[in-house]
Amino acid sequence: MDNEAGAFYRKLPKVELHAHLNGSVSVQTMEKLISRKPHLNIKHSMTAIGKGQRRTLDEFVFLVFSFQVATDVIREFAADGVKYLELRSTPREEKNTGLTKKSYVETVIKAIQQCKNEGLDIDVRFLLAIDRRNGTEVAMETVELAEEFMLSSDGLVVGLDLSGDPTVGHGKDLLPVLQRAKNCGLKLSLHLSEVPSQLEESDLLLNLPPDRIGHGTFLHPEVGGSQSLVDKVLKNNIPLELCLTSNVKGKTVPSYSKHHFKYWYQLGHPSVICTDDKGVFCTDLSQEYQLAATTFSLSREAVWQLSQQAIDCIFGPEMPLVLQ
Ligand SMILES: CC(C)=CCNc1ncnc2c1ncn2[C@@H]1O[C@H](COP(=O)(O)O)[C@@H](O)[C@H]1O
Ligand SMILES: [Zn+2]
Repeated sequence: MDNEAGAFYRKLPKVELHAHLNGSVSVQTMEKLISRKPHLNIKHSMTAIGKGQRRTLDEFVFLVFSFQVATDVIREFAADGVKYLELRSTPREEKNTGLTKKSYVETVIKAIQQCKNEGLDIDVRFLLAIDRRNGTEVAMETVELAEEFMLSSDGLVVGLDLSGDPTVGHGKDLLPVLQRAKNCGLKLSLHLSEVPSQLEESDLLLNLPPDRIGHGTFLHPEVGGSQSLVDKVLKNNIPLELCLTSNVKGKTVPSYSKHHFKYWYQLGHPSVICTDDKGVFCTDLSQEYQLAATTFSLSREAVWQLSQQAIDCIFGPEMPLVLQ
């Protein structure tokens, strides 16, 4: 990667809208925790570290050190030239330590505030994540928690994410929960058609409609989706969060050049480049922009426009956020 180009992408002011907190933890942060907390034997509780291999922080360690982890992740995004960041994370609890879902959310909020107080040049918001593996009841609890924090977090909690193993559960069971969230003013970003053969689920969820779509890999007809799904996305002008490396390494798209970014970008549809899990996939947002540019022959002017247009897709309040 040549240095002049690398510097351009790093300096490019960027907006990150799709970042799972746990999956964004870098190897550096893990190593820091390992060296500072040798008694925890963190190494043994991790799955294989390596390029593209699954590598997330052990749940317990993640929970206990969530403040440190969240501040590190935010600092790394800021150092990469991200000016506005929406982090998402699944509220979790640990009965033995007395950590509750509420205190977990409070911890992430404190980390965001701490970074603000340090004067970091990054505006951070938070989406609470519904893990589809956990069923409807837990999803409803998450919505209630999000509602509560939307009103009490000074605008930091702005919405909900639906994620988790896409092959587990059916979106139709979550419709009433998501509808309720929408009615109370929470913004919705839903992982949609991340894997093939989810036409019915995607169709149902698109009727809400969500405010943004994560991945949407299999929405269009060329890959087994349908024109009517595409039309719904276009009619409602729902932005897509597109994560190139995540999809290539996760093997849902065969190569960078076959990524559906091309399809949506050519339609002139709002397409936002994101990282998904920068730690797991060993990437950062600068690199993702550079990959998009080199793969799809985007001029620097086009890259600049791409990052500017992402501002229109943020869930935070409208603000004079001009990237410069
Ligand atoms: C193979 C792979 C990682 C694919 C990336 N695509 C994903 N699809 C659906 N949910 C995801 C994905 N990446 C992360 N997540 C969700 O984010 C969680 C980690 O962040 P957190 O614990 O919510 O703070 C995971 O447990 C999972 O629920
Ligand atoms: Zn994701």
